[in-house]
Amino acid sequence: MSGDVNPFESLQEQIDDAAAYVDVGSDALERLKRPERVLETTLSVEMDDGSIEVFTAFRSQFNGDRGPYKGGIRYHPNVSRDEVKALSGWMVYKCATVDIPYGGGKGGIVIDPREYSLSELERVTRSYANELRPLIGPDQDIPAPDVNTGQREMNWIKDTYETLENTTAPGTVTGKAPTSGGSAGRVEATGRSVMLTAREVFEYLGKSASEATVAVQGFGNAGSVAARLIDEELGANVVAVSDSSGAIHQPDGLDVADAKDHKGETGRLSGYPSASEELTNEELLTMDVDLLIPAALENAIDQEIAQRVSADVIVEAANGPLTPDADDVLTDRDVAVFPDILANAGGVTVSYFEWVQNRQRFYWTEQRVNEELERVITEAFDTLTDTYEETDVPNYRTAAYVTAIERVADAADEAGVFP
Ligand SMILES: NC(=O)C1=CN([C@@H]2O[C@H](COP(=O)(O)OP(=O)(O)OC[C@H]3O[C@@H](n4cnc5c(N)ncnc54)[C@H](OP(=O)(O)O)[C@@H]3O)[C@@H](O)[C@H]2O)C=CC1
Ligand SMILES: O=C(O)CCC(=O)C(=O)O
Repeated sequence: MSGDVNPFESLQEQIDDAAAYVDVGSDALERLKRPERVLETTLSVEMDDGSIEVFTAFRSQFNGDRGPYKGGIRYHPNVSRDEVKALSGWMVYKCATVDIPYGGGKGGIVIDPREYSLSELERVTRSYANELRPLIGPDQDIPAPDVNTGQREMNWIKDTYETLENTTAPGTVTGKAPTSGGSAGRVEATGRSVMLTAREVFEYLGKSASEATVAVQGFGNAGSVAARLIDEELGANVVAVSDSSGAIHQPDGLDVADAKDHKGETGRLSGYPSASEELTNEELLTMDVDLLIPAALENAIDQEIAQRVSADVIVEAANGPLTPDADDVLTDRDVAVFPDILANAGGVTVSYFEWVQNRQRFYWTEQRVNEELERVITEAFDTLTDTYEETDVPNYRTAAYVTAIERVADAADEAGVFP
């Protein structure tokens, strides 16, 4: 894994790669490569022992030409200004790829949540929500979960916002618990769109999903659900999964639900008794499987690892898991990479459904959510493969960016942003 590749530069390179195929002037394009604004703030929070600890936190609002800024909030020690800028940009092009009416944003706090108590995390989150309050709202900027955040943190943000504003505004944040205005199906949505993308990819490439072997790096919200649904709904053989403790391998196929129970009980995949062996994350990424799903963090596959990837197909569940150099290597090696801005877009798509339900105060069944999600992802997949076939682009990522950039540029143009 390459920690020294700047994800914001990776995003800009991805946009530049597509620019040659898009009818947008270079000055207009330059605007689409930078965030509109970035909040950097210091949270001073009381710890359980009465001491005060300070945390750096960010929110980047990248582009609002297609609608309110939208995107998750990450709690991780490696959160940085450039990471948040990159993640907010990927949100812009993701929302455009699946054609939902949002711009892109992303936030984060530099924190390892495992080192803090529940009450400390609540105070950190409420302090962050206090700083976000002037920026967010159902028509301004709508946060959601990302790495190490979930329903609990979203409920705290909603409550803080509503208390300060003296209102009820559940559409200020998505990914809430259903009892606090969350949508059925949101927890599973990211993994579900990864599964749907994998299903479409197998069909498109004329491969059999039920005979495929699969390895998944990262076993959180995105990875564990993707692994389970690919096992249960596509009948594929998930032979390896990993988390930060390492990878577990079972050539006959893992019982994904059982592995998840083990992680729930022990906090780690390592030590899972039904695995035939334990591997490193790097060994998982270079395993000879039909489908590889990176579902952890950005830069997981760099140029050097890309040369040793043995999978035929990669479906990106994580945001930015390949460095641009790795992308080039995999394109040259004919490994079919289906990009994050399509494959993991289920999360933000069901967040959009949650926001619609919050605004209407009328809630959908899980079946309706899943059916609408399937429609959105399959239509976006078809648009992506049509663009790939009709243009001279080198890979599926560039095809996705061509359509997404055109959509964002059209909205900006129609609004008169470009003179
Ligand atoms: N949540 C969502 O709705 C969406 C998430 N994403 C993206 O999906 C990715 C994962 O997010 P999400 O699942 O929500 O996050 P979670 O916090 O739920 O899970 C992250 C997982 O990645 C693992 N991990 C972290 N570092 C490493 C490493 N170096 N090697 C192997 N595994 C590692 C973690 O291990 P451990 O359990 O040991 O900590 C954990 O299993 C991110 O890129 C995120 O931006 C994209 C769209 C929506
Ligand atoms: O659900 C959302 O609004 C955003 C999820 C997210 O952060 C992402 O897609 O990377």
